[in-house]
Amino acid sequence: MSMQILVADDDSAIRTVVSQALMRAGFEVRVTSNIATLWRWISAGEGDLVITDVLMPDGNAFDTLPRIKNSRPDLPVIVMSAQNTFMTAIKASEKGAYDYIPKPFDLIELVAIVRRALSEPRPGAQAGAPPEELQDSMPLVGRSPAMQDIYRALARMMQTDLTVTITGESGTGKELVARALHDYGRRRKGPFVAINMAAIPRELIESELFGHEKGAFTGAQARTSGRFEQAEGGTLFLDEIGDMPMEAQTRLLRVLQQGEYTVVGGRTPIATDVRIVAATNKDLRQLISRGLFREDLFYRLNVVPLRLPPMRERVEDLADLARHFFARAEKEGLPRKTLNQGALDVMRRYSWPGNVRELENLVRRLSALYPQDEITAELVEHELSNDAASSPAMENDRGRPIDLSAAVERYLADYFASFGEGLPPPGLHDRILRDVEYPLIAAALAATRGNQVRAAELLGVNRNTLRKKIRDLDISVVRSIR
Ligand SMILES: Nc1ncnc2c1ncn2[C@@H]1O[C@H](COP(=O)(O)OP(=O)(O)OP(=O)(O)O)[C@@H](O)[C@H]1O
Repeated sequence: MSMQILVADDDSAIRTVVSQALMRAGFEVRVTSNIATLWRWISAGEGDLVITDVLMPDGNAFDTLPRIKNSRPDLPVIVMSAQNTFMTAIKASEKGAYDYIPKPFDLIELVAIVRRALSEPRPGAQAGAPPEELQDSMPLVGRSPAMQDIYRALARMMQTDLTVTITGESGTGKELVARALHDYGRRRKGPFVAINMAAIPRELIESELFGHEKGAFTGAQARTSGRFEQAEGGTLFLDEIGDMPMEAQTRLLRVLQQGEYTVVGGRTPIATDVRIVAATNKDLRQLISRGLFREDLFYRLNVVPLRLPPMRERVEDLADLARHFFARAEKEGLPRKTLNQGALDVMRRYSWPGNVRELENLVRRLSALYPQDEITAELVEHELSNDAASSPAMENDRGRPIDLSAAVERYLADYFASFGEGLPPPGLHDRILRDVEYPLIAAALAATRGNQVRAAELLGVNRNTLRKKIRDLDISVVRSIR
């Protein structure tokens, strides 16, 4: 007997293509344009699977999902929506949908999901009420296909404790995703503890992570707890995992294999209940081949790999992200700004080596430094050229800014080389100092929201000197209202 699929969508074109595709795949299909009919069928025990749109003329499918889950916990429901945001994916998962499919979708993929849903044993009703207080906040912004994939993957992982490894260039949002996994997952009531392997001296990493007994090493004057202990019952975010020393890797592997560890200098194994989320901007496979990362640990960590795409692969998200950051700046008391089309075009053509973080900083500068309400292409070009002049030389292989004079040295070597046998035009000293001074003063003003008294204090220069420099360097300043 063929399986019956119930399809609900108020768009007749969608009903037609979906039902044709399903019938071709051998399913029996019933279609409706409203929730009332869908609910009537479901409560009468009809259908083996449901595909429904979210917004319908007579209601919202999310409001009906709990009822469906109550009366028929084993009935898989696939939710389709054109509102392709993080919250839609999360809501679908929290309300117990089997899967969420952003519109427009691929029919082949839809049929594949239907087959998978029908062949899997159903675990029954999903547990856990949605976290009401988090319903309206939107931690992750962007509706590009690349981000859709991330949202769906996250929604599936929310209800699990699987170990996740997030890869992506610096500033792509790895830490934000790790937090979202925690805040919307079933450990949200527990602690979220983050530790960055690249930020701690290597010899201290093991004791930071696992704690140490009194006298475990010189200077260990008392027993201290490690991050594992602090994260008990919650999530431990291991940032820059590629920088983890070998001995710590071995201890971590044991946690993942046996669910226990020993503190440095201790003997008794301690059981632990911590979800691990790791992140890296390095290629771990390459580190493995160079003998710097344990392969067995890699496989344990990489249970669910998540790759965050760089900004340049999701330019569709620029407008949403910029609007989000401008709105945030406004909340902080800076004047309201909008980008015009030309400005957006310039941003779409830019390569964003610093990814979302670079965009966030750009928006902050644009909000703080310019009086115009509408941001134009020229302003964006001006700010980006200041960024681009320095950024390629400014990052080492960890994606962190390196020593400023080393960066200037590298910049100058390239600069001189570009004149071949000849010399650059005279006046180099002033030009270079100006190039350093401009971003320095702009950053100080942005950080103090345009408050010149505080900016002068921060820079350690006299207020009149700052005023003169702002004039000479032609920096526009707006005071924030707060
Ligand atoms: N999709 C997004 N929506 C909103 N804000 C974002 C998004 N992605 C990143 N951000 C913001 O961009 C900044 C950089 O993100 P985050 O620190 O998570 O990046 P990261 O990949 O962990 O960087 P690093 O590797 O340098 O530590 C943060 O301020 C974060 O809030």
